[in-house]
Amino acid sequence: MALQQTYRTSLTLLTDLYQLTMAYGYWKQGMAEREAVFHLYFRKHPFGGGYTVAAGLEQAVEYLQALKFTEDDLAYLSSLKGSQGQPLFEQEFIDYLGQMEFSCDVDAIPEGTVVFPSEPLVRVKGPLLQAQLIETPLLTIINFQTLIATKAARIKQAAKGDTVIEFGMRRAQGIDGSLSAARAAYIGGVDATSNLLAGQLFNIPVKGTHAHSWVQAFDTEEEAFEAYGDAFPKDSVFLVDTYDTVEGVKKAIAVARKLQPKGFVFGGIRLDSGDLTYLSKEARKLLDEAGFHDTSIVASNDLDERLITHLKQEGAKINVWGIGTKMVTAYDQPALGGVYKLAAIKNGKWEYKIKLSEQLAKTSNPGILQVRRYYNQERYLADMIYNEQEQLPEHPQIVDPLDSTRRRNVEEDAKYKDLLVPIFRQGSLVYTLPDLQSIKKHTSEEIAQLHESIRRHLNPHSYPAGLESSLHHYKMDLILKLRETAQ
Ligand SMILES: Nc1ncnc2c1ncn2[C@@H]1O[C@H](COP(=O)(O)OP(=O)(O)OP(=O)(O)O)[C@@H](O)[C@H]1O
Ligand SMILES: O=P(O)(O)OC[C@H]1O[C@H](OP(=O)(O)OP(=O)(O)O)[C@H](O)[C@@H]1O
Ligand SMILES: O=C(O)c1cccnc1
Repeated sequence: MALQQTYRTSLTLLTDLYQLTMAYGYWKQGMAEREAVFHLYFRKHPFGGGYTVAAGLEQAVEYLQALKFTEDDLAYLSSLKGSQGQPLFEQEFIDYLGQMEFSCDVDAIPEGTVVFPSEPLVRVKGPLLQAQLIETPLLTIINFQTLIATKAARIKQAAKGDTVIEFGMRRAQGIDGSLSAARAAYIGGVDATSNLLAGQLFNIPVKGTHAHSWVQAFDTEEEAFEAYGDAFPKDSVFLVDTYDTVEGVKKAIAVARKLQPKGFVFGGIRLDSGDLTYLSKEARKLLDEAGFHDTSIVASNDLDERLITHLKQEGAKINVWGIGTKMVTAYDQPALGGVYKLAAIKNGKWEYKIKLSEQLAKTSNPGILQVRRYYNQERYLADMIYNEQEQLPEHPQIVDPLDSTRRRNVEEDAKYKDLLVPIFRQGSLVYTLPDLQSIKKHTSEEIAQLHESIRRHLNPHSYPAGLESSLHHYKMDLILKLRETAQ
């Protein structure tokens, strides 16, 4: 199918078949419109880190705003057959879907906010059929962008204020992989992308150098540099490693000198192979000796936060980092593993639900949950997940989800804010989506609120985030009850 068709069609069927078979079942049982609550959350920080950056809400909002079964969608669903060749869904159900209007309440943590395991990033409350149907697309969107925003934040942190450019499109997981990654990487802290469509769609600054093929297309490196310098006298970065890096730097300098009288500004050189520490030091020496103190040294070649940290420790003279594969594919952890779990259903009154697991850490949390973040003037102190429906004690206690004997009293004078904010009310958007620049700024302000022991990459401390103690007790009682009845 043509790309345009794939990407411009309705995305309502961008969900798993089982969401539709459950929807049909609920409809047949008369349960389709029973009110339910689901939470989207993850269980473990990616990359062994101490924090995660929420991202993807804007695309989730766009998806939900457009949630409507088109004539084509309905025709496709009508065409689906069961194993005996019988229609999978009856026509009356297809008609029901045809007139369905999204009517859920959605609350979410704004993009760029630092988040912790078990905290609902998104809370959906509404008709069971609808709230269930949107599980998979919400996870697709939020899991990936949150993962990449977190990776990018780590890379930007390792670069310690240097410019970072995202170069990953060619190695990304497909077309949307490249676009979503460019957006999320920008939220995480990257300064620019080489991906023009991402630049156009999301208003991200675009930047780039040139490829080896440019140099190969000329008889000599000098000719290649001169031609590029002619075309871009104010914005040239020469890739110097096509044949011999140190010789390449010398030739780049010679060309820059030659072009200088014509107003040429020597923007930079790029290193893309070899020992980047040694070569950047050599290059810096040569550039400085020639008086090009402001000329940047760009490096690329399978870099990530670990290599950047290592190269900096070695004293590499690199001040711009081009990062592709390892960032946009989240190479060392290619999925976040966020989940979407039913937490409450209305049967006259609210009934709270959990999904049991052998591991306590994997058992979901019951209730209609909110996240309260406590902070003082210096930093974030602790997060507390609590049931919004229940009265909070005057002095709430936070229970460590992995060790319930560890409890934390909230400081008397700590300020607090609730992280989940209203996004949709009865299907109508009530949230003003911030622009991407504001989200990016929010990310860096958020990370700055974390103690450095939580920010560090090697064996970070755990930020205190847990359940409010009465919610913890309720959960434990529910687990015991369910274990008894399951026997
Ligand atoms: N000083 C360094 N210390 C550790 N790793 C480095 C250093 N300099 C470069 N690297 C990394 O080592 C890896 C191998 O780089 P190298 O250029 O030697 O091989 P390559 O990428 O296979 O070469 P080419 O790009 O020419 O095919 C890359 O990930 C690069 O970023
Ligand atoms: O290494 P990454 O972090 O993935 O960054 C992107 C890579 O893409 C380019 O290489 P490629 O070999 O595709 O083309 P080139 O000829 O321009 O080097 C570029 O030179 C980088 O090395
Ligand atoms: O502009 C660049 O230097 C660039 C763009 C994409 C991939 N690698 C490098």
